[in-house]
Amino acid sequence: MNNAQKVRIYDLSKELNLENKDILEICAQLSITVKSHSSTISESQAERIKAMADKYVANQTSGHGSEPSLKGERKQEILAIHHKQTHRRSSSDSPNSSQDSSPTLVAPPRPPIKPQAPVGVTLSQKPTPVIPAPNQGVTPPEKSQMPIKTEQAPKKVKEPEATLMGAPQRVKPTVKSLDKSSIEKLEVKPTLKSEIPMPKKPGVVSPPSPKPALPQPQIGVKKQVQGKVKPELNRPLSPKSDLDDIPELIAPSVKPLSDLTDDGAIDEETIETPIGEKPKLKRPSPPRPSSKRQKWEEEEEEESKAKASKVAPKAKRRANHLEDDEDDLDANLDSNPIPLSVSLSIARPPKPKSQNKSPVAANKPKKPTLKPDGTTVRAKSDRREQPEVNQRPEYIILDSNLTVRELAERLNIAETEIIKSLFSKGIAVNITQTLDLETARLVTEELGVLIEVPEVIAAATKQTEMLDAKDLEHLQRRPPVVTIMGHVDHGKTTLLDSIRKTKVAQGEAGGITQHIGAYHVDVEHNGVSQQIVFLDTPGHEAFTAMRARGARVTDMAILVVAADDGVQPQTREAFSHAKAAGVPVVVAINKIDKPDANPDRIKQELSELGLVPEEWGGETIMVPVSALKGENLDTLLEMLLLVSEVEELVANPNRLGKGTVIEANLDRARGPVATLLVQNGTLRVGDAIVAGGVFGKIRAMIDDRGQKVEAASPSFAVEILGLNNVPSAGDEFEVYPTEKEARLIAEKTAETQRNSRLQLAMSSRRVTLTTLSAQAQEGELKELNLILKADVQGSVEALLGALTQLPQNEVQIRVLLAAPGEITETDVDLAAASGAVVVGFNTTLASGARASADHEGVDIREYDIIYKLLDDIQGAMEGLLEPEEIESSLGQAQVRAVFPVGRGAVAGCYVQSGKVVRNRLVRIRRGNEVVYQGSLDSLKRMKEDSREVNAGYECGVGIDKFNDWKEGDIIEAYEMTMKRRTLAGK
Ligand SMILES: Nc1nc2c(ncn2[C@@H]2O[C@H](COP(=O)(O)OP(=O)(O)OP(=O)(O)O)[C@@H](O)[C@H]2O)c(=O)[nH]1
Repeated sequence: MNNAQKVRIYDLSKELNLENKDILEICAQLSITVKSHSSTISESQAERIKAMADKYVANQTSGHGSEPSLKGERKQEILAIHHKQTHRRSSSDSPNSSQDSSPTLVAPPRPPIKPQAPVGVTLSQKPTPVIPAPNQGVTPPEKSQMPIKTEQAPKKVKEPEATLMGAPQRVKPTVKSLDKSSIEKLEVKPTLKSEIPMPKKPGVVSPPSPKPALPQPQIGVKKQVQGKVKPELNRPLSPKSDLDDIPELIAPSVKPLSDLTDDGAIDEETIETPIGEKPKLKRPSPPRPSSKRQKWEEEEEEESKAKASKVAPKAKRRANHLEDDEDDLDANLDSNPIPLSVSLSIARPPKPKSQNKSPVAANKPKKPTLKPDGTTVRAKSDRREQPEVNQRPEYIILDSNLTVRELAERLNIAETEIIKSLFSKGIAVNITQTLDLETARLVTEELGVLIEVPEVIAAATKQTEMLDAKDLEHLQRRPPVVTIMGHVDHGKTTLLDSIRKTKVAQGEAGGITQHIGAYHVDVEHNGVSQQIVFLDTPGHEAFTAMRARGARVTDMAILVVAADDGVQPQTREAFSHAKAAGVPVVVAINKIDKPDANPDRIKQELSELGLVPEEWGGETIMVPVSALKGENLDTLLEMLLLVSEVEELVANPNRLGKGTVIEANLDRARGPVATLLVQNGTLRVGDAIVAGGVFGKIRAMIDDRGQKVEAASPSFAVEILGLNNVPSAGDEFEVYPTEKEARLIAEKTAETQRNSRLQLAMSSRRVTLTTLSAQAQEGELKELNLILKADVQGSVEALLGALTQLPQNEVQIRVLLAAPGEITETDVDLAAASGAVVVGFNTTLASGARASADHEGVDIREYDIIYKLLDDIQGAMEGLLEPEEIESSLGQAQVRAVFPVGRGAVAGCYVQSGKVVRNRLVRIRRGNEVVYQGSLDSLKRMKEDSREVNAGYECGVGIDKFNDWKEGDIIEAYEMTMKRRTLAGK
């Protein structure tokens, strides 16, 4: 990362304890051009902003610092719903309902939403700055904050003066996340710990301390770290002069526990900042969920606490777990558009089994086995791996494609570990092979190492990334986009169908058969009709990659678990996808109508995953349903709306549309068809649109109910016609003011994609050439390079799944590109550059592709039956195998007489069967012994040279190197033929 000169708006906002939008506003005032909170600015600009922040905050505090009405009204609503739901649940589910109900009634909105919802702003993430009076003791922030928030609504900044008037109260400063390297540079003397009063609970506002030991230890860790100003940390700062002199010290920023305690120096609990000096820039806020390292640190802290004390509530751990930033980063990777998205990795979609391995489990040393003599012995691999586990880094930075060797160096493991790991996933690589980010991520995650992707915004912010600074003024609530995930056969499809049937008005049912990959339902909630948009993602294993994408554009996930089956591999996998995308999960315990349904067992199993039901003190909403019978679906939908309200899902409908392609295909009659999920703005017929490298003018739009529509607002999905080619699912789209602009942007993107494909192809070819020796070691591994084009993404993924099933121990399939759409000249270029075969399934050739293929000598094969395609691929793979030599018998002759000729002899023979042929091989047997084997050099029939003599005839046979003929010898004539080997025969 290049953080030396650049400051990210996002980080600056944290440092100043302001919201991104505040910083963006300041930027606007200072004429600093930034696009979003992810934009970076120079340090000097940052300094200007900091200087301005004071003024800005003061303005906000005095004038317009009120919360948008959205939050205020929402809270009341949620309180009511929560009350209702909790009451319902407590009376039905909980055996201790009477006991449970009273606290529930006064409780603020459910806490589970907080940890599960790093995307939006949850209620608990914005605690009111009101601090309990000393005699109230320690109050969990959620409980005290929620009900008061509406009245207070001090959005921009807390009113420190008011608070100070009452009592010398303290506010815990925001715990800031730190750059790891910076943390290492920071040295904090332990003395600080004893000097500063400390509250006992993190995240809890402490009662005022009668006398602060330090006047104002506001520690601008970030700046100090960079400047290595260790002495300042120890030096008691005089409240005014020091702080005024050192602007960096203004923003309270405290090193997190997990890191600082490494030095044995200080922990977050030890630093408290009494309100007093320079309060304006301070706005006490809980840790921001999207702060990457902070979340890691919190998780570490939480885990270490949990380890130390088993009594720590699981729910707490879960909270941090859900905020797990590893996962943000994980999905981050997803959100990073890799032009050649299928190269190497998507060729073999991640198998659930690999996903299931928890990083912890992967790192966990296996139990030593007890030998009969009582000594313990570790498995071989343990012995080998154990030291490596210890040396593995906590996280690595993945910023671009890298070779196996480079990845091994970063992970501090042997290259063979990576090769083995990928091999187990069906991806054969060698040491110098370049891995794309996705593949590198697979390996890294399996090892339990966190990934940081610099310059890429966390996936959780993907939706907010869709918002620009200028949208902030016009935000309106949008419906939640929900994905249904879960194990095969647990009832995802049935649940979707059931919801759809019951919730789509009868009049519109005609469109029910319309499949566009997403649909919306209308739900009556609090007397108002609201919408929920469901993404219809396939459930089969082959579609894992698509599911992962599904999670990226969703606001929340329903995790379906069959009550009679329990948590299964894909349940875990689905959960990790949701976690990775930072979306909250609502569990639907399905099939409760079945006699062997055991919801409690399911809850138990889910708890082990970290999903603890609310009624057990956890934070996960679990709704028992029967998708088949339509039972309890209303509750499920209501819960989704409840969570969505807390998520605060907003967009600006008054701008040009922007969003993500969720499905695309080539319709023979209608041309390229794409289903787009609008995530911001409004999409209209006639818009000039760019999606990935394709563009077009929207000719028509059809919604999920089969109706032609003129416009689609945020969160809605529509099928559009008018693109010039088929985009890829997962591509982002955007509308441009003119068609010309759209064309230019698309062409530029297409060019970039084409270049990176070629680059990758070339690099992979180089790799093949330069790694001959490595291949020899691997047993002469051969490769069949393929470029796969199909009608729809679903077919592509199904094909990729099927290809992985082909035996690849001798010939490895490498899919350089797999995408829906026509076979284009670009594909041919790529094939030519990489020696690949282009395989088209249910698709056509774009104009010029055939001519180009003929010119380049590229083999294009077109199929419309999957089995035929697979047969041919298998055949091609077999063609690459060394042929086998097979002996086939030609015939047999018997020596009846021996005639001396010169210094040698010829045999007078009778052909008993088949034929004998000149210049073919013969074997001469005498009894059981083979006395000669070689070529038959001369063959005569009736003294005439003959090429072959058939059965029933006599002939003379001469062999240059063999004269020792005996009557009765048998001549076996045969030939060796080369036979193509089949992989199946291996
Ligand atoms: N008894 C009962 N059966 C159900 C229920 N929900 C689904 N099923 C049955 O479970 C089977 C699988 O349901 P699907 O909806 O196809 O499951 P799925 O998770 O979509 O499966 P994949 O698409 O293969 O991943 C079907 O036979 C359904 O009829 C339910 O609530 N009760």
